Amino acid sequence: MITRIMAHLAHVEAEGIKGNIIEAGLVTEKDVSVNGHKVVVSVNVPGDFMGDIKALQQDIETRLKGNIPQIENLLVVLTGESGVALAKAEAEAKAPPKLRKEPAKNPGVPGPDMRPAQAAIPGIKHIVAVASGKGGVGKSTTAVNIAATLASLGFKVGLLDADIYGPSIPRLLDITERPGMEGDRVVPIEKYGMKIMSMGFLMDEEAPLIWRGPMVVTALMQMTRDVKWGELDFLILDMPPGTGDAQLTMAQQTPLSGAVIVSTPQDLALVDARKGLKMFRDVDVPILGIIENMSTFVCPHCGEVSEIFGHGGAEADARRLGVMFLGAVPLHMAIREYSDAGKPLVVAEPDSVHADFYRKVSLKIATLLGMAEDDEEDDD
Ligand SMILES: Nc1ncnc2c1ncn2[C@@H]1O[C@H](COP(=O)(O)OP(=O)(O)OP(=O)(O)O)[C@@H](O)[C@H]1O
Repeated sequence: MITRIMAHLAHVEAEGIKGNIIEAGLVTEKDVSVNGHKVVVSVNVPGDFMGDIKALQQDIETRLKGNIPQIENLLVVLTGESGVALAKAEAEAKAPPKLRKEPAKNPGVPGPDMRPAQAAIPGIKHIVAVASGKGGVGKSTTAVNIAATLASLGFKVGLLDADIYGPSIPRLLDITERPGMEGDRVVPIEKYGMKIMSMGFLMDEEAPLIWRGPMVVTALMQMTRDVKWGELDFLILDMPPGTGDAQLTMAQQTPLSGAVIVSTPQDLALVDARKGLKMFRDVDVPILGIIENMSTFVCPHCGEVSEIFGHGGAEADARRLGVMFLGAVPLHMAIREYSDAGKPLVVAEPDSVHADFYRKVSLKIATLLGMAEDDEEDDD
């Protein structure tokens, strides 16, 4: 199938690009992911691309759908070296997203769906793990902002802080109360339109680390089922950083729809983040993609963009590792300040440029899981 796709893509040309998009390196075999009848094509649009990006996306879709009838679900994702072209296209497509109440029959999740049906948690459509190869990359901040964005879009969202080594959700959302019980079930705390549960609600921060090993993981996984979540479209799981036994047990024991890896640009070049990918792959959890956090620094005074950690690392590495690049979130004072104040940025400043980064990432996740329609997709 990939060979056929590549052959058809070799007929697609774009304004200002020499030769076709394959010759110009906009798409390589690594950028094409096929899972049964689902195809995801990731197009690396150069930052200086001045042509009509929408037309290019349309051409690719028309060419592939028109010539390969086996493709039932096609997602053409535009990535860009500097993100300029992508931002331009997406700024034009500001139309409200089309959300789904029920998941699509053929969502574009790359990789196999190995979830054992009987293990699924009743009432929860998708559990998405937000993970990182190592600590301190902004995983919890990203998880919180994605969860809050999905809630603001109208989805029913739960957020489970499974970071047993350093549960930070209580601080990030300024929650000090303890959850109540109904019968033998824990009732999650509701805030910012989400249902929230954290080990931090139950665990003293000073609790000795010995408590935070496999026993706690088993207790946590048990608890996931015993929390009174009700109906949820998404349960976002803030995983403990790293790839040790605790993380592996969680990845194995939770019926995950997919995993999202958060990485800083320089971190992805290191083995840590790759280990994260490998861990999920080993237990057959589909990797939805990589989010590059703290990608660039935008000076709050002059607006100058500085690439402190070398921007673009995650995007290039995602391509090399054969996973989707879900988007980049810049390093910005406001993101940290709101986190410290216990309010996610996307709640405090929903119309800001920075909230828009989270919106794009969240919509991509929802689209991959068949819970939203890609603006450009019209295939069912
Ligand atoms: N894009 C960003 N811009 C500015 N500050 C950020 C950004 N992302 C995260 N931070 C800040 O970086 C610090 C670490 O973030 P966070 O606690 O989310 O990381 P983590 O990966 O979950 O860490 P841990 O390993 O402790 O679980 C926090 O102070 C947070 O506010």
